[in-house]
Amino acid sequence: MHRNMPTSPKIYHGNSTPLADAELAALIDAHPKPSSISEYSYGTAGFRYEAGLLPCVFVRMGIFTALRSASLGGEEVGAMITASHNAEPDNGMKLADSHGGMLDAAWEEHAVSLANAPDSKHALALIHTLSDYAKGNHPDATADGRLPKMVVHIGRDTRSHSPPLAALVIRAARAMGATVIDHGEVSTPMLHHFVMHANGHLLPSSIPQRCNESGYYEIMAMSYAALLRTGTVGSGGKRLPTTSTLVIDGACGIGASKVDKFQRIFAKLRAEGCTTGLPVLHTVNFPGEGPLNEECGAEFVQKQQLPPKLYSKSAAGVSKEYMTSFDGDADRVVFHFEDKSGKFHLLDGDKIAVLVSSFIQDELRCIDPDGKAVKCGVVQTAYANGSSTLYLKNVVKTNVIIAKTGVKFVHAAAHHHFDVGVYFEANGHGTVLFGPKFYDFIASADARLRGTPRHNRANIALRRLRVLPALVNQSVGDAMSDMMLVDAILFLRGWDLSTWARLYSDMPSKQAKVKVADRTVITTNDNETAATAPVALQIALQAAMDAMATQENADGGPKPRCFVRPSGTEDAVRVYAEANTQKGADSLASEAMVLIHKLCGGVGEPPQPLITNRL
Ligand SMILES: CC(=O)N[C@H]1[C@@H](OP(=O)(O)O)O[C@H](CO)[C@@H](O)[C@@H]1O
Ligand SMILES: [Mg+2]
Repeated sequence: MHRNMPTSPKIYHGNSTPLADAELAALIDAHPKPSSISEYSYGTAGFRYEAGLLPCVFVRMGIFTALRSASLGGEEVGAMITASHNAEPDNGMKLADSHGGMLDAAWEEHAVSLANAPDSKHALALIHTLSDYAKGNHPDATADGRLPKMVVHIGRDTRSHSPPLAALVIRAARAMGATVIDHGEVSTPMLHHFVMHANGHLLPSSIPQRCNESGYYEIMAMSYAALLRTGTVGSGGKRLPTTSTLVIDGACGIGASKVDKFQRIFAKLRAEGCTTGLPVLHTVNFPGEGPLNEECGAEFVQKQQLPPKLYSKSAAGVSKEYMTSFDGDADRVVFHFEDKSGKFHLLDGDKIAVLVSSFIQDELRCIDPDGKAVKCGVVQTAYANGSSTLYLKNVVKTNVIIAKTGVKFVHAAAHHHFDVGVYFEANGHGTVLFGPKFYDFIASADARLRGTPRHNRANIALRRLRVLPALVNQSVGDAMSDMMLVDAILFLRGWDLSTWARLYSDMPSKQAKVKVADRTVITTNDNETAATAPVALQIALQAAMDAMATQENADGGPKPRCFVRPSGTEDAVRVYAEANTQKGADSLASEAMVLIHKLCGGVGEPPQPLITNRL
């Protein structure tokens, strides 16, 4: 099939007679819990382990997703098979609830219990409890004692072990009687989008319901083109030469194959005369051209603060003025460029949050100058650069909340606290959530502005704001959608990456990882800015931060900061440090690594001091 053609999902109907307990037990027992696993954990973003350790979880999660769908009276749910930014040998599963977002917290606990049931007997007991709950919740559908309708969407990334793992999920969900819609290779946000759109009654009415791959592209491309078209007044509809070609590093993963499909759609738009602002997309680092996520992609670029390696032949001589990197499952995006002197500049999730939130606020103010009708705000995590938080509070003048690391926390906070909630993790995962008050605001502005000249500024703002919920993935962060949003804002502002980068300067920072025997010995406070155990660790970290503050003596500037936390996706303890100089950040991070190694059961030799060599 042509590389640019969208694919159609395969539908597997559930077993007409769901498996009896004995057969279900046999299916579970055929995939026992490996002896090296004491307890599977759901982590920051689902189950994530070396692929060989996962069949046990995947069979049980096939059963679990069917039960989750049943408990919601047949609303459709999803399972994405991916280990995102992790190395190729790892895999994992992210579960999508029927609204397309993260799995409900109580059901996350049920998922963990089922994954860890010591044997099929205990697993079956849990399965019975959950099916009784589902039947009890929807008595109408179960007059014959069966579970209500169940539908499970699945998708997978490009890892070689993803198809056999997907097959296990399909088999187990069908064994429960669920219909499985297998979308094949898709990005994580696409799978979440399909689930959100499959449950049309949960979708905001302004977003057209499209639950397949071509519908996903169509919605995004049309709203992107509509947003670009509003630029004919401000910037005269011309792109800056420095942003005419956008080079996309797909991390040698699924995002490269998917974003490349926009070539076809853009060609169609051009043929229809919709040319305003459309850039040329040049995708590099396709699956198979290099190792997944290795020395390329958003995780590498953001954590190492280095440009990606370009594996593709087509990358020879490519311009590095306007570049973006996705991660392995295309739910993160960061931008970067090389300036005239060859220096590398990173525009991370914090910079995206600043760009997007200030754009939306400016547009809202064109209609509502007091800025009172809709409450806007940004959710960040402890990893947000201190300069970005100051800029958001002091210059953008928006509300800022610091939540725990992980989409489930930042998404929930954005949803809960704001009518327009922008959330971005520094690593580039983020989106903008629009609540009911935003839609009411748009409806009343629409009524008020009807009949006013099309080029009236408030009218332009209305047209811009109206397309955002369709362009911006409402279920999770989406590299493709965020890339188009950022590109459109840059176009409308008449900016390139250097203008955007100059909004504020990041505090120099350093991130690192330390291996310990058991990373759960480290616990943290609510927003993860301080360790609560081991107690001696936080005392020593504080002393190191105080000493650095005295040494740097930066009057009135942000104070050096350092925190550590166990990763929820990798077997390591993460270290973050920022200071007023790179040397200071490196030294603080190095000190924290040595402390972790000493106080928390470090594995191997004590870590060596870190030295950042900038390009
Ligand atoms: C410092 C960092 O980037 N942490 C990432 C990473 O989680 P950890 O728990 O830190 O491994 O992966 C998560 C899933 O992609 C993402 O939500 C989070 O922000
Ligand atoms: Mg990811």
